[in-house]
Amino acid sequence: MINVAVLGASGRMGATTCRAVESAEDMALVAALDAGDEVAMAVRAGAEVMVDFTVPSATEANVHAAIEAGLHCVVGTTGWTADALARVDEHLKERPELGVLIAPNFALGAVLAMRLSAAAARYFESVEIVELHHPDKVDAPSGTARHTAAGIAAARATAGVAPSPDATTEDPDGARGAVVDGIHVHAVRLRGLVAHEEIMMGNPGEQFTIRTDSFDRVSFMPGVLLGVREVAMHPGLTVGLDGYMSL
Ligand SMILES: NC(=O)C1=CN([C@@H]2O[C@H](COP(=O)(O)OP(=O)(O)OC[C@H]3O[C@@H](n4cnc5c(N)ncnc54)[C@H](O)[C@@H]3O)[C@@H](O)[C@H]2O)C=CC1
Ligand SMILES: O=C(O)C1=N[C@H](C(=O)O)C[C@H](O)C1
Repeated sequence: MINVAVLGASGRMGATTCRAVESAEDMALVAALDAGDEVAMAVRAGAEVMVDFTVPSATEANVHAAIEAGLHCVVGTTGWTADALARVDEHLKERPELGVLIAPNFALGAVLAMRLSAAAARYFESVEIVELHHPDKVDAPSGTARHTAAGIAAARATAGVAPSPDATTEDPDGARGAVVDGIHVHAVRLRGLVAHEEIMMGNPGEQFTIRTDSFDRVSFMPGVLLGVREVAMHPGLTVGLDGYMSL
């Protein structure tokens, strides 16, 4: 049995994760914690793995507290910067036996979309990303879109591909969206949506679109449970669930 603590347990993802852990035959939910609770409570409850679905402003401190307390971490919360990841990497040198998985998206389709778009991006002149979410989401662009853009940009740089052509010189209202690692990212917030992403690529006379849709938060659960099962076997920091998959 793997003893699991969930941080952010009263939230949309945390509550869904608690139900998934309780339904898993090889896991026990020993602590369901939220704002105001301390990571020490998870340790006292006998947790081995902490799952964090909280808020971008809290997640880094939660992970450092978990490392300090000797817990493996599976983190779905977004908002991670390169500097914040580097600090976790550094902290883990003090506890080399611990694993930390930080994944912007646990849905299989989203993981595949990120990998496939990075593989395809060098073959297309233009690439843009549209991410679409429920209007209660606090961050924009989404963590998934940021990670997708970073993967595409790295692949294009390695292949020596020129930036996407864009003759826009007049855009006083920001209609061309955010620019993440040189890739334009457009964020839609609409009641009724859950989590969706479209990666659009274009060449003269053709278009290639990769789309992933999470219609329900249960779509993230197989990935979260995979993370919980595997994290102790992957010491150090892993960014992205694909690090635990054979792709
Ligand atoms: N990696 C993935 O597959 C997915 C990631 N997410 C991300 O997960 C995060 C949470 O999303 P939702 O559940 O929709 O948000 P939510 O707002 O429904 O839940 C967040 C919960 O965290 C709690 N919280 C805030 N500060 C805390 C602290 N310091 N300690 C403990 N709990 C604290 C809040 O009280 C709330 O219950 C977001 O960053 C979102 O982008 C969401 C869906 C999938
Ligand atoms: O807040 C959400 O809902 C989601 N957040 C993650 C993100 O920012 O990419 C993952 C998924 O898109 C749902």
